[in-house]
Parts: sequence; structure tokens; C-alpha cells
Amino acid sequence: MLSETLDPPNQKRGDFKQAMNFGEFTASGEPQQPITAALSPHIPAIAAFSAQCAALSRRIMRLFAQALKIAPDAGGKEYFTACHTSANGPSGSIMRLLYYPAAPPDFDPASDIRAGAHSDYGSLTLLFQHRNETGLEILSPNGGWNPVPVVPEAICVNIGDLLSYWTGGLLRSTIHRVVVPKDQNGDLDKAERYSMVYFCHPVDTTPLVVIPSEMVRARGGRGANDTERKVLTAAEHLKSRLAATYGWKN
Ligand SMILES: O=C(O)CCC(=O)C(=O)O
Ligand SMILES: [Fe+2]
Repeated sequence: MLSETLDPPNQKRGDFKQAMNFGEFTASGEPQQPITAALSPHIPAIAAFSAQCAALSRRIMRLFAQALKIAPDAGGKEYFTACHTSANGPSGSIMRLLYYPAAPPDFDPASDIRAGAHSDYGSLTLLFQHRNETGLEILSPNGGWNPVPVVPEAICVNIGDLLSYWTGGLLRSTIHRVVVPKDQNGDLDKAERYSMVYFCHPVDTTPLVVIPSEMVRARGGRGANDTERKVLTAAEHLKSRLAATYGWKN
């Protein structure tokens, strides 16, 4: 609780949430981090779910590569596949289980928030929400916050910063946040919220360079077309983003 601050300039206190993060599992489904005893029996299910999320993310990115008309000799629809395959090296991909407790009595919606405004850092994000557990909002181009409805049985897919960067902003990483929603009377809804999020990241050594798509090149703009900037790897980019949200000094 209160230990991650997703929107440091606008938050007095950290996010009102608890999170359990699972890094990548080995090919045989073993965790590579200490796991509390209570969760140990669930590891096979979490590892299998995480692998399914990775496969689905690759499928979606295959469709993006197709839509971006990446030339066949540059990888075509498989352009993103190799750099999102764990056999090719470790990545920052995370399966995150989130619990947002009922808002405590001193919760002040003017300055407190369940998850501060942010965009996701990776390639794309798969978000699993519970029916009736609303609160996710996206920032619209006119500056207003719009609630995201929970569609039963559907997965909410967010473009992450890397897809946005690779495509020079053609695909946008949406700024979003999680608030304590209001009930019909306009009072804070005291219900808890649970969600699961799979953050798909490329293999650590992936260079963040322009993708070979005429559509992206023609668009110009910042990001992937900015040839002045030093080429970061996926790992360097992730480290700098995590340092900002957790207040790390180096
Ligand atoms: O819990 C949610 O609905 C979203 C959480 C989120 O945006 C995040 O952890 O990056
Ligand atoms: Fe997010």
C-alpha cells in the first residue's frame, strides 16, 4: 500500500493498492523469485495463465505488424515475434495481481487515488477486470477522464509506450488511472476491486529503433523517427520508468 506512485507530480500519497508481481516463469513453469507459501499451490495456474497471455500478446502484435504493412523482407507480420519470445532472452514481462482495498475513512478523492495517471511501459498490456468493479478511466484527447466500462468476459488491451514509440505515436499509449468510483448517490463506492494485468515487454536487449513501416516513416514526429536520440534497449527504458515511479535514485 502507498509504495508505488504512478503519477508523482500529482499525488500526495502513493497508490491505494496492493500488488503481487510475477516476473517471467521458466520454460517449465517455475517461478524465478521467492513465492509466499499461500501462493505456492497456485503457481502452475499462474504460470500457465502468464504463458497464455504472452501467446495472446504475440498474436495481437502479429496483427499490428500486418496492419503496419512491415515489409516481408524486414520480418513482415512476424516482426515483433522474436523479440517477444522468452526463449530469446529475459524480458521485463510481468503478471500482476492487484487488490484495491475499500477506501479508508481518510481517503480524499481530491488527492488520493487507487492508481495514479500513467501510461504502461511495455509493448502492450492485457487487463482482466471483474464485473461491477469499475474505476478505470482513460484520458481523452480533450483532457477529460472517461470511465472504461467493464465488458464481461472481455480483455481490455492497452497499447504500451514501446508500441507507441516504435510507431512514432501512430499507435498511442493511452494515459489511464484507477479511481474509487462514485455510487448512484455520488458517494464513494466502498467496494474493493481486484484486477489482473499482464504487461508484455520485449526481450531486454531489444533496441528501440524505428520500425520498417512506410506508414510510420511517413508520419514523422518524435519517438522512433528521432534519430538524434541515443538508442535505448528495452531494459534501459524499463529501468528509467521504474526508477521514476518507485523514487529510485539510480
Ligand atoms: O487495475 C487496473 O484496472 C489497472 C491497473 C493499471 O493500470 C496498472 O497496473 O498499470
Ligand atoms: Fe496501467
